[in-house]
Amino acid sequence: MHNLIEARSLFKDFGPTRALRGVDLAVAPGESVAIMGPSGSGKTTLLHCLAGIERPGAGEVLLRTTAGVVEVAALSDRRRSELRRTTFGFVFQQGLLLPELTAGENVALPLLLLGQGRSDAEAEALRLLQLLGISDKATARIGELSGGQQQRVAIARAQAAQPAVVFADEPTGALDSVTSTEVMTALLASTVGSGRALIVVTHDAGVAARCDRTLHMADGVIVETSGVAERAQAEAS
Ligand SMILES: Nc1ncnc2c1ncn2[C@@H]1O[C@H](COP(=O)(O)OP(=O)(O)OP(=O)(O)O)[C@@H](O)[C@H]1O
Repeated sequence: MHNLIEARSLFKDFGPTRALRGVDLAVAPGESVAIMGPSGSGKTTLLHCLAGIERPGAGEVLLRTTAGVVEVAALSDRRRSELRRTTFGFVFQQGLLLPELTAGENVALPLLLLGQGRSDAEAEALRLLQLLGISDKATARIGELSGGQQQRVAIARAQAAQPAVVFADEPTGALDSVTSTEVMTALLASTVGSGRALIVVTHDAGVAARCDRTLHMADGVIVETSGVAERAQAEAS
């Protein structure tokens, strides 16, 4: 398998609701993929199945790791939560940052949970905040930061464990358009810029246009893929 992560024929039901009806998807290292589609079309469910948060009802999620290819859905709950700490990074619409901690402490936390020493974790957190252009806010509490600054902290935190794949669900959903562009630039630079794969669920066509490919979902399936041909055309001309 050349890809980093692949979904093969994913199905997922919630009671009588069929959220996914046979989704195939493959993402390479250093590639960014946007998932768009109307509300209820299955975007978040797909993201959750890829990230091992939900188990699909049928189908496979294959992940290439240093130890070989693993089938995410077949792993135990414990192994899946380990993957989420070590191999996947997450950015949500609201950063889900801990308000009682500073920006630096929020970014250092995943490293402390992985057993890294405090001074190393703090130094790495500061480096990541620097990369995202907000090291001057390292000692500020989350409530003292703007929405855009909070998302940069969330992006820094998502990179802390050096994940292979970063999943972002509406990462710019709460931001104005200028801040959204800046945050997307930071997100792309810190993920695909370092060889990571980025999978972004978004309603914002401007955000999707920054990704290598956009998958359009409707009623639990991918109905169209855009971006690849346009990009090839632009490169050829
Ligand atoms: N935990 C759940 N329990 C029951 N139904 C669910 C659950 N999660 C999702 N669904 C249903 O599955 C379908 C797909 O939901 P999903 O959240 O994946 O859509 P979405 O495309 O991400 O929507 P939105 O853009 O509104 O976030 C919807 O009909 C939704 O109501």
